[in-house]
Amino acid sequence: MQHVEHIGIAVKSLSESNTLFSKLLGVSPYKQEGVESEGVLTSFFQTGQTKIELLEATNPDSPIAKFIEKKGEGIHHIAFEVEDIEAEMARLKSEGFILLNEVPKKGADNKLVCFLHPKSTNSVLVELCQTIK
Ligand SMILES: CC[C@H](C(=O)O)C(=O)SCCNC(=O)CCNC(=O)[C@H](O)C(C)(C)COP(=O)(O)OP(=O)(O)OC[C@H]1O[C@@H](n2cnc3c(N)ncnc32)[C@H](O)[C@@H]1OP(=O)(O)O
Ligand SMILES: [Co+2]
Repeated sequence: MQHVEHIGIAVKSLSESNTLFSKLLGVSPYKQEGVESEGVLTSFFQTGQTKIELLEATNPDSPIAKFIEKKGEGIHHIAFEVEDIEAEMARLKSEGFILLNEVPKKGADNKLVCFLHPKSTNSVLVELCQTIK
């Protein structure tokens, strides 16, 4: 694992939270991007090496919709940059972590991603990200 690539925050209204986090961080989001496969609309703020990713659900089946329904708005996941996502997935699986997808999938911000089940990570949803070169 390299650095924390981003912290994902589940929000009800991306536009309202964009305004709030722009004030909080003193920067505007550098991109807004939908990921249809995840049922999310995201916006990204650069904060040094790590980003803040705000996520709004675009349909009721979205993991973000379910999360907000159950837990309300707040920190949703921590994403780590990895050099070789397939090697890291194999290593983590051999260590007993539960992969939520067996094949890397296309994420936002030009990444291949994989998620680990929170029940194998002290109830923290972890995302692995590899930059698509
Ligand atoms: C990929 C695009 C973008 C990017 O960065 O590129 C994103 O980050 S998209 C982010 C949204 N997508 C995902 O989160 C995909 C992975 N998530 C899932 O597969 C599910 O959300 C899952 C399996 C984590 C939870 O599914 P579900 O809510 O249907 O199941 P449960 O409600 O039964 O939850 C099981 C258990 O996990 C706890 N839980 C759920 N979400 C979280 C969370 N974000 N952090 C910590 N714990 C979480 C939930 O409370 C249940 O625990 P229990 O003790 O059994 O109550
Ligand atoms: Co993410």
